[in-house]
Amino acid sequence: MNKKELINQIKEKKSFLCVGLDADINKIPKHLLEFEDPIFEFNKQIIDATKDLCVAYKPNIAFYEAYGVKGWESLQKTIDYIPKNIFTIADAKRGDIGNTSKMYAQAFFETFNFDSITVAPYMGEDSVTPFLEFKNKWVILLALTSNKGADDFQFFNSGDQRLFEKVIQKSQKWGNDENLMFVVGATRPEMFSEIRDLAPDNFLLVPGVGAQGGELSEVCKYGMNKDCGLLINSSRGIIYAGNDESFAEKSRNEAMKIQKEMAILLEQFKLI
Ligand SMILES: O=C(O)c1cc(=O)[nH]c(=O)n1[C@@H]1O[C@H](COP(=O)(O)O)[C@@H](O)[C@H]1O
Repeated sequence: MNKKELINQIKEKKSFLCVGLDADINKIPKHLLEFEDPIFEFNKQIIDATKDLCVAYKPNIAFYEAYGVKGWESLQKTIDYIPKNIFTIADAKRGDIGNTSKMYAQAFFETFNFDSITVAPYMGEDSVTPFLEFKNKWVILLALTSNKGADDFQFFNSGDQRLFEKVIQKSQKWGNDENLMFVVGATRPEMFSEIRDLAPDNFLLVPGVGAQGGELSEVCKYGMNKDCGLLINSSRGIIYAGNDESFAEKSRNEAMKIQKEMAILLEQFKLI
């Protein structure tokens, strides 16, 4: 999917919500365990209940890898089930020496046909660029993450720039706003204006609203750009809103609450 198609979808649906498919067999409603593939059945019902309210789905690959071959099968069925006009993110946080990154890219962009993948920048240019060579596919590079451990390295300053700033600035020489996004956690909304100075046109994937406590309106205040420029992810807050036979309806209600707030914000910022 290209940037224009993503922006059009945001305007049409009045939403920039990404639903995180972090499906955990121990957390899904018990009645689903009778299905042959409970994880896929769970995702299928969540997708059916939310597909008109969100513009992206982000399966977190750890939740599939954990179950071995069966997990990969659930992932394949899930990605095949997601409507083709919805942006897909393989949250895999990969990155390795060039020839290995190329194989990761092939796995997620060709074998699974994801639109994008999250990539860790630690190994530098030759670990990231193999992902950028695929047409209409996106790298979502970790910049400033939502977790407490972000303080350990990401704020390290060896001169005039902190590490996350260096990542954002330097990587824009490798990619552009048509194939490169950044992960910025919702838990530090005050950082968004500085990040926008460095990446005015790139989309930002923003996890950390909902279960991790980030505030949507605060993120938008500092982080929105002329195209909206944000994909706000919520995983547990939406998919585990209910735990009985009406779980999908409860997920829908949660997604709708966020989408309605997003529609108001898009209007306030004169984007629709
Ligand atoms: O890359 C990510 O998606 C990510 C980056 C980050 O800084 N923080 C973060 O929480 N995530 C992911 O975003 C999702 C957040 O899930 P919830 O806290 O349940 O909404 C999980 O899949 C995390 O792995």
